[in-house]
Amino acid sequence: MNDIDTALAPYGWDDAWATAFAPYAAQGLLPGRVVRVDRGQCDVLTPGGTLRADTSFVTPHDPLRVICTGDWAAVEPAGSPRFVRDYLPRRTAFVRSTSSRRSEGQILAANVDHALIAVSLAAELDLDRVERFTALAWESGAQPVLVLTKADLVPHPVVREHLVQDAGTAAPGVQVLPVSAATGEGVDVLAAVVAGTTSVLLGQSGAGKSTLANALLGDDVMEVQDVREVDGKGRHTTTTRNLLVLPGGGVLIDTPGLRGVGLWDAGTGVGQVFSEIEELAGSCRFHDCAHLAEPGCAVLAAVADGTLPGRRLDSYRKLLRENERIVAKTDARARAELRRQWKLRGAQGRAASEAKRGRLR
Ligand SMILES: Nc1nc2c(ncn2[C@@H]2O[C@H](COP(=O)(O)OP(=O)(O)OP(=O)(O)O)[C@@H](O)[C@H]2O)c(=O)[nH]1
Ligand SMILES: [Zn+2]
Repeated sequence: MNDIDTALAPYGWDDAWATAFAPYAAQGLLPGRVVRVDRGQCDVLTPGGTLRADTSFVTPHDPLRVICTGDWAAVEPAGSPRFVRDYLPRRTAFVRSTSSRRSEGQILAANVDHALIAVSLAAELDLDRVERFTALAWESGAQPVLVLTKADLVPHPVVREHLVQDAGTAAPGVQVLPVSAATGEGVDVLAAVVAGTTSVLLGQSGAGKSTLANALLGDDVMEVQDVREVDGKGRHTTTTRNLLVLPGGGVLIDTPGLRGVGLWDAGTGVGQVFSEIEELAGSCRFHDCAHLAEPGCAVLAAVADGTLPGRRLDSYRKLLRENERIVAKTDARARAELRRQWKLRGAQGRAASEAKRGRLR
């Protein structure tokens, strides 16, 4: 490792990033991690400190390709303004639908390794919410981690183990960690998971995300310093919470808008959250089985014999439908396809769908 690699390692830089950056290094450009982007400029963490750079070259028309927090930028070594020339291909990306009528999606964070989904144990476990956030996390490419917060409120080990297992069934393949910021219990386990990586915090308001962030950051909170050069008249410093460096290495991205991220084209992610259903579907008689009322449907059979909770199938359908709606809002082709499918389903008739609904309740 050279000096640059060593200096950037705490921000998530690794050999693969260094290799990808080599052509830019050959041009004399500096690598740096984007802390935030605003008004045509961005703050970039470089080995020499935080720089302010112009984003004109990395603000294409496609909103999903605009540079964002978490990107690894190639920055000019000098200049006024200095420009970000490019950024490295993303490993993962969090995208959400915009609230505008022309919903196009908005890029929220790039190169996230872990999505920490905070779910409070202060209230009844909301499995629908667990599934929704887990789908989003998978879709981004990040590894979801389910953090059951406020574990001090469920001191009984048997009860707690029950809740951990329940949460686990809603998110197959996801680590479930009970954590209490109040007592510190489980914080070390979580800290070990996120060390050296890039994480985001997702979850409902009040789930305990800020408290968790503070627990991970410890006493020596290293807030990222934005250094602004104001017409050469000197500079003033402000702090931002967009990208926080963890004491043990690694960063926490906590941008406004990411926390309550909406479901956006989480098609693949939904499949992963409901992997047991997709697996069962492999045994349905028809390869395009919709698990509504088809003969030889392995999914409906599993619901009937109690191996698959009806709630899971309902939830699966709900998320798939919601996702279809979001996709259809933007993509005319998808919309045409949906119409075609609706026509096909029309042939099956409303009666069949009523029957299935009665059956699943
Ligand atoms: N008992 C207990 N309470 C906690 C714990 N962590 C957080 N809380 C409480 O839960 C409430 C919400 O915590 P926050 O960290 O503000 O939640 P948040 O998810 O950041 O909320 P938003 O900022 O609205 O998204 C606060 O009153 C905290 O004191 C914990 O480990 N145990
Ligand atoms: Zn089926």
